[in-house]
Amino acid sequence: MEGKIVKPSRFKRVCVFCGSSAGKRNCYSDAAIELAQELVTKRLDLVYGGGSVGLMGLVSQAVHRGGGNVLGIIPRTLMSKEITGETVGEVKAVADMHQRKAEMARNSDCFIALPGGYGTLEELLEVITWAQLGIHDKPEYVPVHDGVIAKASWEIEQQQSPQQHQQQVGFKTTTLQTEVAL
Ligand SMILES: C/C(=C\CNc1ncnc2c1ncn2[C@@H]1O[C@H](COP(=O)(O)O)[C@@H](O)[C@H]1O)CO
Repeated sequence: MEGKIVKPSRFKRVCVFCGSSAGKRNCYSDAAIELAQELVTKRLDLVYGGGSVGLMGLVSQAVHRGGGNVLGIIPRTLMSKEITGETVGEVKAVADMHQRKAEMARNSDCFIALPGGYGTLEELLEVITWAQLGIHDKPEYVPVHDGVIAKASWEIEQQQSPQQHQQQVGFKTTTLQTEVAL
């Protein structure tokens, strides 16, 4: 937005996990676009799973359209499934899912999970458990959308997560712009 003072971010590269489909509710797509716009405004690079389908496609195309840098990391075997048509930005082909997640983590300063399916959940849980084990200390954010169960609820109910880690993970309850501490 012209004339608006943008607070510089402490991050440079943001890894976004999100669905390979658009999901059942329009608010998921809205959230993807909203996050993409925030990345562009704050001049943050997007690191994501490299697909052109679903929310992955929406967020990457919106960042690219806004002039932001996009790095997609995708296993060769998934390319025919998750890429339809043109890709945007740089696409890095890797050998398998493990390498994809490792590369996504290595190339990012923090993680954000948008709505998604089991794939998104798996990716998010992996980086959370890596943080718990001290493998990285990069923050994870889970913006809460209408109808999406917050990870916070699981942790609060189970009371199994170490206090220190609960503080490290950011739980966001309102809009991305006001709450995601990018
Ligand atoms: C590590 C392996 C299997 C564990 N499963 C996954 N790990 C990582 N990423 C995955 C897995 N399954 C799907 N994905 C990707 O998540 C993205 C979003 O999927 P969603 O289901 O639509 O949320 C998508 O790019 C999937 O490829 C194998 O050994």
